[in-house]
Amino acid sequence: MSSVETLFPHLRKDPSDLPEGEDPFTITTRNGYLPFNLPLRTLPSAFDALTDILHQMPILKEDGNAGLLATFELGPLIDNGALPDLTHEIDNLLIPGTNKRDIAAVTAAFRDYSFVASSYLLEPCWETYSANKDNGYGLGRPVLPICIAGPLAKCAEILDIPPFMSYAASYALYNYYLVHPEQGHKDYENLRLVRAFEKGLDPKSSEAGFILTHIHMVAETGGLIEGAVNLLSAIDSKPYSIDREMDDISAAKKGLQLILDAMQIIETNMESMWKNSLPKDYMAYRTFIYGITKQSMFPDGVVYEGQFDNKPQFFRGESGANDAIIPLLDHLCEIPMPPNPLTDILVEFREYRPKPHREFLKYVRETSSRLGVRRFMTGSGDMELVIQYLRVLDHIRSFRWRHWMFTREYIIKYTLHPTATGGSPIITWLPNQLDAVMELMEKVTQDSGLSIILEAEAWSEKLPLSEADFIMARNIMSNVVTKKAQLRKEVAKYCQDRNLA
Ligand code: HEM
Repeated sequence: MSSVETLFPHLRKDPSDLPEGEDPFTITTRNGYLPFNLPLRTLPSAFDALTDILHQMPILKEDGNAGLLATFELGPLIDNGALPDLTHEIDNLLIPGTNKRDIAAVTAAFRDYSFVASSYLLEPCWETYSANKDNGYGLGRPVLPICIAGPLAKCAEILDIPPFMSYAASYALYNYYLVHPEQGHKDYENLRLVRAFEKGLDPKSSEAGFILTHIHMVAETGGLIEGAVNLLSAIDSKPYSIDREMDDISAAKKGLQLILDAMQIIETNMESMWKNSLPKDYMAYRTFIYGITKQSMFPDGVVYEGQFDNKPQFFRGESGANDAIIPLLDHLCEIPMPPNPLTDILVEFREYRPKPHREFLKYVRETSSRLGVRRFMTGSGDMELVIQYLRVLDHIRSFRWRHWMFTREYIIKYTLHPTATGGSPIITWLPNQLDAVMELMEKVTQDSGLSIILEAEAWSEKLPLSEADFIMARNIMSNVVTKKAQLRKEVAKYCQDRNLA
């Protein structure tokens, strides 16, 4: 066991150290939040009936022909018994030659069943929407048959996640393969989808681009996680991988630099969303990733036949909000979110992450709070450290700002539907968090004494920071003032246009 594992028991450095059958989302500093081994593409032959339906299902199949969802035939096929109930087969997903559960295989089964589940439940909405985009989505199917509900609920119980299509275990992070595995994830062109609803099996399609861009970003999270761990251990005066001779502040700066380097690449990859996935195409495949909670398509929830005492269930839909990049930085930087119902949704999203991600984020949240990361940064009197912290906050801001641009250009321009796929209110939820980051940035400059320094007319040698840092900090903070005003104006306008309080 390396020292990183001693300090952070939820984290491994090297995937090859992990025993077979572990949760694929066990975090390593090599693969970050991606599964530590490549996702399993196909289930054993006992699941052939399911695999066959998955191949037949997409609106555009891999062979270029129209699939079941194109002609709204999936529901009738399932209702006529094309898919046997294979719940008992989930228990047979074992590591060969042992009695140990193969959690990678269970995750692949979860992914596959969740694709069929969302297709089945939302197929009528796709039919309504494609007949006339102004009609909205109409109603989804209110009952999930036992042949889907049984195995899906069973896999979810084993994985300890909600039994509905999720960001990590279904739609994005467990839904790809590499054309040339030895070349890794760096090259976007090497990524392909395993499952898709619309045209995603064509790697040039917008659906593929939407999902693969997430994967391309998450592939860079190893350094981010390592930086976060370094930073916490530096503040705890327990550096493990950095020079022991170093004082806490220098060690903290090294940790922050790792975070900044990783975020630079992550944000560059994020920016390529605009070309990988066109705004005009988003509304189509998006139809299939809605959830049940707060959605007009499921006013009375969904009954999972034979499960949960046949009582209606409500689950949130697939959303990048269940990604762990930004929550890690939120926790590490101790960003105070306003106590309101919008922040309650942010907290609720936590349940939808894989168990290892949840445990790691909880650890970071509690450790950052115990150590007082924010106090350490602002109270150090070291302006270089303050500016590095500010730069990390500025990455959170720009990530969320670009996100607000995505939401504006891919969603708000095309629909009046009031809730996002995860069930949050489309106009107000993202701005709630974006505003909180910008508020904190202003407070940090005040509490650290940086704001007084930045009031100087120009940089001089008497100031306790370099000229480059002075200019950078000024630019960052003047941008915050501009963006804060722009955000408030835009949100107010959208609220007025849509009669929202
Ligand atoms: C076209 C691109 C995208 C659009 C239209 C979009 C849309 C949205 C929307 C509407 C939400 C609100 C939550 C909900 O679903 O209820 C959200 C949240 C979120 N998404 Fe995306 N997203 C996009 C790309 C991405 C990418 C590439 C990532 C990278 C991992 C990502 C990560 C997140 C995160 C972290 C949140 C929570 C934000 C916060 O805490 O303030 N999204 N997204």
